[in-house]
Amino acid sequence: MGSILGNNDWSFMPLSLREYDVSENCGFLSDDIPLQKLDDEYYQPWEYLITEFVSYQVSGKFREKILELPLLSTEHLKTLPNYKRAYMVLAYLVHGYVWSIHKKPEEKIPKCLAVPFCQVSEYLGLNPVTSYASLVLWNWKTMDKTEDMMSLDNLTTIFNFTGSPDEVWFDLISTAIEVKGGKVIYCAGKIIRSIQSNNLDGVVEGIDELSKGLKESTKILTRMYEKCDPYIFFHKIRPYLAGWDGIETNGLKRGILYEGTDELDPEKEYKKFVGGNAAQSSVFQAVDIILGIRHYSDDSENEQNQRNERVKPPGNPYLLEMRGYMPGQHRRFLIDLEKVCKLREYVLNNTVDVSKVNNQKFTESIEALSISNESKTSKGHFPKEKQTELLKSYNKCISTLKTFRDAHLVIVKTYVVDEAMKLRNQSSEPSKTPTKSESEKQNNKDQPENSITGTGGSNPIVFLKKLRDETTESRLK
Ligand code: HEM
Repeated sequence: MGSILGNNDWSFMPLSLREYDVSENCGFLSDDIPLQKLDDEYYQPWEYLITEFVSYQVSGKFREKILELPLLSTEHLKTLPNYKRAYMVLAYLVHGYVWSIHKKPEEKIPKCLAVPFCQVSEYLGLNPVTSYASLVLWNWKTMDKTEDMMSLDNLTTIFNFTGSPDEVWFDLISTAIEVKGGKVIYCAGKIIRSIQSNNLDGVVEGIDELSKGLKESTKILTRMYEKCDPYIFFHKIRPYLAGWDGIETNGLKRGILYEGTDELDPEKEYKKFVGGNAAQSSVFQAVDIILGIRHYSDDSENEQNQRNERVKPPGNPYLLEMRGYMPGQHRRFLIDLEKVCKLREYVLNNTVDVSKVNNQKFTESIEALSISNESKTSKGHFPKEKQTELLKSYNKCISTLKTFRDAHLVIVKTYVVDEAMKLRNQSSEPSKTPTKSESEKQNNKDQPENSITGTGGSNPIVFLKKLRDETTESRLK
């Protein structure tokens, strides 16, 4: 894919953007269009089953077909795009096997899937479970050769679990938001370079561009309602996305056994992983890092202590855990970006005449104030109107991110909480036809609203409101 924004200098990072598999055009989607098929014919048995995924799910023969697969070696996957494709194919096959429709969940993944899946996942630095990478990052193709190839209306998915347009749309909304991740990367570079050369105008331009990108992302997010029905999401799509941690109610109390991958104590062979969800997107963790927004532990006692210490973003254990579900190169990018991006400190340092930086909530403000008092006398500082411009631009960007998080909260309420509540209310009514959701109904019956869990097993509303509020609190007065 040709460069849209140009190849800027990223020498302030230890690796090149290419080595992080990140680009200024498409962010964490990278510039490589995902493979439509594994290069080597040797993998035909996997490719065949994945194209017939929905048919075998509906016919009830999916597990039977999986058990007929030969155990294939991963040594014919010569390139990164082949590894990505293999991970995707295997992730869909594994989740189709575990969560086969109209069947009880299966807690043992057979050797023919488990062995190559664990090997491929390890190569990519991922856990052997469906993740945002298989659902979104590597699961897209473009349709027509138009000017705006990567626009939402010109994208489609490669795989989906249910064959429903709702699922395609559900995935594509994230893909289109990831495309905007290109702008996030571009702005990060521009902001860091401008800070290094003390170019305040450049910093402001970078922040304003970032705000624009976030605004566009929110617009895309709210298009979820257009073609993804909450009922279909909750009852048909979401069950396939589930992992095997924090969802004991679905019967996988011990997690999953990956047959043939561990010859040790049988009890220890069971592994727990959360399912695929957009909390595994690197884009929003990158935005938090760029803006220096800190998130904290869910434990309130701990939270108080943490606020008094200097906690690096994201700080929240769940968000940190989600990094383990990102491709290794992306995780490395975030870790390295944290070390070089000093925007918040720059804003604190350069707005001393126009902001109350002694905001007690952030120890770092006080530290920055003392640094800035020194720098005032030693280096001089920008005129008040420039300081105001910087402060406004920074706060506006944080507000734009808050607006994204607000819109996302409404989505989670509509697609998860409301649907779960409807299911709970129905469970008290007598049902005529026994369906797979009967067991779900039973489990949901006694749950209060605040006990509903997200894909990752956390309480989504409480968790997401906390992140949203921490975003709001990061504005500098
Ligand atoms: C029907 C659509 C969606 C639902 C039901 C949904 C649900 C959730 C839930 C329940 C969480 C909490 C973590 C967990 O329990 O897994 C979460 C987190 C998150 N989601 Fe979504 N989500 C949806 C769409 C999206 C999209 C399209 C994006 C953007 C690409 C997104 C970005 C995020 C992010 C970044 C987090 C981490 C929290 C944060 O940084 O604010 N979500 N989502």
